[in-house]
Amino acid sequence: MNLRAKDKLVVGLTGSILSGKSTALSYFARNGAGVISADELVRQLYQAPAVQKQIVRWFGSCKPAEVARCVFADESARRKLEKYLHPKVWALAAKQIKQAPQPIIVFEVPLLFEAGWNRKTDLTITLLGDERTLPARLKARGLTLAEYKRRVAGQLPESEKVRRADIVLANRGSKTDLGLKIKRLCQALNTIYALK
Ligand SMILES: CC(C)(COP(=O)(O)OP(=O)(O)OC[C@H]1O[C@@H](n2cnc3c(N)ncnc32)[C@H](O)[C@@H]1O)[C@@H](O)C(=O)NCCC(=O)NCCS
Ligand SMILES: Nc1ncnc2c1ncn2[C@@H]1O[C@H](COP(=O)(O)OP(=O)(O)OP(=O)(O)O)[C@@H](O)[C@H]1O
Repeated sequence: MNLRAKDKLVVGLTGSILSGKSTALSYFARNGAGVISADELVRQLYQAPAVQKQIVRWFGSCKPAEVARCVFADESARRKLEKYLHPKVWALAAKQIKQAPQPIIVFEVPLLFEAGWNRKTDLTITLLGDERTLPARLKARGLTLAEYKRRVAGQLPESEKVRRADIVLANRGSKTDLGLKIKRLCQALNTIYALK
């Protein structure tokens, strides 16, 4: 990690499923950061006819729920989809990072370490969700515990995401608590990195 003054700081934000990454991302935006979501870029790619054609050829459908059923039950299918989509996601993200006018850019990626994109960022953050409220969050998202476990099995264990991160943010209080932590973190990053 390079702690010299910079014009732009690229932060990789990760965490387990439903840990609160999108919520955290919106708080970074509120504090003036440029924000990019890999899940959102994946959703945009699913709108492209060429991508739809390839995904339908492989999985018979390009509806996310149906693709999810195929890829989280079959590791080689998941890896094939990732190998196809990840370079496209990175190409879109790299363009947005380059064009972003903000001094801090936060890139939210569920598979930040798995994809090796931590090496393309200046600083990594792992967000820790609250296991006590996980059942309610799963219900709200329409995911069963079995589906959740299959997705998590496709990711690094949370302990490893914690070990590899520069910063670990616990999201175990209220949303207001998380918002305050992120406000202070943005202030600290601006000072530490002497961002313009
Ligand atoms: C599997 C798909 C169809 C599921 O779509 P769906 O709308 O249900 O979920 P969404 O995209 O919003 O992702 C929700 C969460 O699922 C988990 N997840 C998504 N893809 C993966 C994956 N390849 N491996 C493990 N977990 C994953 C993440 O925690 C993510 O935050 C979609 O996520 C997909 O195409 N994934 C492959 C691309 C990928 O690796 N995306 C992750 C970001 S680069
Ligand atoms: N501190 C909190 N207190 C209460 N609810 C929260 C908190 N943080 C997040 N949530 C809620 O938990 C749910 C999941 O949060 P969010 O969508 O931000 O997670 P995520 O990690 O981006 O999810 P995914 O893995 O599906 O991409 C949302 O309904 C959100 O409003």
